[in-house]
Amino acid sequence: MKIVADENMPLVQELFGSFSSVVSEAGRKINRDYLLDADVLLVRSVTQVNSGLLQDTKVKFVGSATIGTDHIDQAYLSEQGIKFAYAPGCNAQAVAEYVLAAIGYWADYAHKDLRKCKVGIIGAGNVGSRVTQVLELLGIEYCLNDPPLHEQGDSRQFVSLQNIQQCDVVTCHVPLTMQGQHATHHLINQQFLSQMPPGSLLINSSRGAVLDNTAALYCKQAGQDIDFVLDVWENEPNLNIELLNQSLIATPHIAGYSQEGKIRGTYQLYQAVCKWQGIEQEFVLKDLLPEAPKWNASAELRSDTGFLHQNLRRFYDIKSDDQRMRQKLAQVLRQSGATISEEFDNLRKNYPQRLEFLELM
Ligand SMILES: NC(=O)c1ccc[n+]([C@@H]2O[C@H](COP(=O)([O-])OP(=O)(O)OC[C@H]3O[C@@H](n4cnc5c(N)ncnc54)[C@H](O)[C@@H]3O)[C@@H](O)[C@H]2O)c1
Ligand SMILES: O=C(O)[C@H](O)[C@H](O)COP(=O)(O)O
Repeated sequence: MKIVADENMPLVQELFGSFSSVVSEAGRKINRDYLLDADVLLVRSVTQVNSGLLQDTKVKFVGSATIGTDHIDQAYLSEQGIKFAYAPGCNAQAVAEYVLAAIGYWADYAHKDLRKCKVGIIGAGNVGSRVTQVLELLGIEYCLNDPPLHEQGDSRQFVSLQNIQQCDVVTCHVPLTMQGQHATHHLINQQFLSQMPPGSLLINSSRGAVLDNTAALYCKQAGQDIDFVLDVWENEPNLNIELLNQSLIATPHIAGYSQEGKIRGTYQLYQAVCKWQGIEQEFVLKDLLPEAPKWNASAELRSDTGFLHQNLRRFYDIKSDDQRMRQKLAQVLRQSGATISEEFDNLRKNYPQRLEFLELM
């Protein structure tokens, strides 16, 4: 069997090497020529998987080691009888910890008492639910918006988008969808932003186009008092530098980039390929995950969320991710050579090791 895999997936050789030959390549460079004699394609989110990529290749299995699947033409795969697997929930914990770090930084910067703040969560799936666990741990109030889950009979209490607009912090955890009653493309638009209260915070770590980036920039340029924490950008990797300059925190799509999250992503595909091929699994997930010290956040912080950012920096300093991105992209703008897009990808490829630090149930 021949597997072609994105080079940013850890442990591919270790997990798949005993029953397959593995060729790794940069996700954006994987093209049809690489796949002509490949049986399996393993991608992350930067490879668009569609008929243009797969037509007349041997590929019979596509796996994406990610939560988001908007880069995959699943209708085409199913039409062609190509098996598809992805990695739901693999990096949900990392994103929840990113959101916590963002809120902690903002509270410190804008002098907010988090015990008096309410967080509005849009999308209550794997990531949104993990965010609720983190907020409960710290005793921070929140509300949820998720019309699809509400319609499916989820028993949690949901509120309208208008209610979410009124929160001190809004954080988005929806997939990017272009069609249907609950399409999320530009779900956060000019109208939504204009209703947010002064001094509020909007976090987008879902997909860039869930937030209308032009509207966000307009609202900052018009002097509206909203802070933005942006991990994902419209037209990634070619993001709008003016919007970056107007953001409180800007990061290069790394909210889910914990070591554990990436390893779980590869492992979930290993399980799926083994099942598809009837191969007995040789590896157990817990033997592959790093041992990381956990933070007893509940005891340390529940009583005083004012020090959240200062305490949390020991485990994850979101501002260092922001500074690295600003410095690298500023260098690109000063000198010719690499482009913004290339540097955005380099920041992601060379992202420093980050370990998960919260113990959640
Ligand atoms: N920045 C990152 O590194 C990173 C990491 C992981 C996931 N993500 C993104 O986050 C998204 C969410 O991840 P997840 O694991 O929670 O997915 P999930 O599928 O478990 O949950 C998504 C939830 O959004 C809800 N939803 C869909 N349309 C909605 C709408 N219009 N309004 C409100 N809710 C809506 C769904 O009903 C679902 O419950 C992913 O699709 C991915 O694009 C980004
Ligand atoms: O959907 C996901 O799981 C995340 O957005 C993931 O972190 C994307 O990472 P990438 O595929 O771009 O390496």
